[in-house]
Amino acid sequence: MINDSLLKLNVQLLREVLEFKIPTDALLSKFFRENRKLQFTDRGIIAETVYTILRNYYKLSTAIEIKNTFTLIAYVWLHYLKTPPSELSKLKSIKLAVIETLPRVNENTIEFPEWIKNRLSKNLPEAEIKNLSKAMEQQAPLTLRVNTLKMSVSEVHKVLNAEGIKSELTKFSPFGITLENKADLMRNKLFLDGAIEVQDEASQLAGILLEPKRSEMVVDFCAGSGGKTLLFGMLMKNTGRIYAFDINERRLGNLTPRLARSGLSNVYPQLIESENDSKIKRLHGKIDKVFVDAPCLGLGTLRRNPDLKFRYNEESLLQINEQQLSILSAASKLVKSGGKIVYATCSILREENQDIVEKFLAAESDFRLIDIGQIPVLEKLKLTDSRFLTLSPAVHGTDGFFAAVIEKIT
Ligand SMILES: C[S@@+](CC[C@H](N)C(=O)[O-])C[C@H]1O[C@@H](n2cnc3c(N)ncnc32)[C@H](O)[C@@H]1O
Repeated sequence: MINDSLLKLNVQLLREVLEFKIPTDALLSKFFRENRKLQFTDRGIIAETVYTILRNYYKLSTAIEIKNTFTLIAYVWLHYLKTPPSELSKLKSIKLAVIETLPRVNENTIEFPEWIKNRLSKNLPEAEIKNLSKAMEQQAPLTLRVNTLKMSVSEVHKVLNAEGIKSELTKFSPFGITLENKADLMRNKLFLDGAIEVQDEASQLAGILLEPKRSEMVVDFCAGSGGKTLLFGMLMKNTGRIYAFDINERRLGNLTPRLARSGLSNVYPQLIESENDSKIKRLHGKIDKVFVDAPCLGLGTLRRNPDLKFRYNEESLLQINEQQLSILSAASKLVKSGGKIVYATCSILREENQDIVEKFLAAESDFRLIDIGQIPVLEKLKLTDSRFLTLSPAVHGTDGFFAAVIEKIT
């Protein structure tokens, strides 16, 4: 419920968020742990306020000084969360009359910092940048991937419906289901039985690009918590072998319970020190398919993590570009002749995507880019350039995502 103490708590959190030292989702979890007594609805108001401010930061700056956090929050409560003025007038820490006389925001403001806007404008017309910015201001839907080794998509859809969880099948992915509203599924039987996993449709589509087959040897080079590893395991019908590499022990550790739920027994997680870890050498030239879900600035996920655009700069881009190329080169040593690599990121910057693939190909004459226009599932996407999978919230309603398929010729 809106009152002065909720406003003060919200201000306290917002000030920390706006330092951009710690990811907002981590700060929010910590804040709620420290304020256990906060009611569910109050938590909702606090989270929505913070995310609304991050998503509309530049717009809000056209009407208010962001550092005036009390005024800013009251303004957001009035105009975005649609709190009735009669409720706001009860607050002692703000003057409603002042909030009401503040100008309205300029709705056409682009919600990217200058350096991102400049980078994007090298390859995109202004109208497309505006559409992208608008699309990134929306909340991302919650999308599930059905584990078809356990249940069919239509069976899961029916169960969700019967439970009153409204959902629809994804437009492009053959095993995706999008929920109409957010729902906590962590204790749902479908989830506990491994019949569903949370995974954005863009990730599902990028995973499909690898086309892993029964009995193949596959490496998921940057497996993280294994979102795509699990998808590959399912596509391979729990046959063959998938090595899931990552340098982050905690993330790779999260794969263990997911594997147990999925019922897969063809996955071998392997913690590595770096992309050049000597443990990997024994697999050189032996792998059919390698997926490189490279670390990136994550700007394709701004709907979920709007703070990312404030936490990075040109320098971060240059650093990540070095890592991306180094990881792709190391991963390429694993594939055998005729084998495939998929290089993917959840970024919308050409510098992390096409440019990395092109630099790699310029240095490695044994590899070539494969056209992806013929992959049946992807035909519906109507890609403008069939050499690259480029997904956008503005066009496809998915996270922003990039992927390219590279083949080892000899
Ligand atoms: C985009 S995330 C992967 C997400 C995961 N594939 C999924 O689908 O859920 C990138 C991952 O790369 C890992 N990473 C960073 N540097 C790496 C390296 N040199 N070698 C292997 N993995 C690395 C990070 O720890 C992170 O988990």
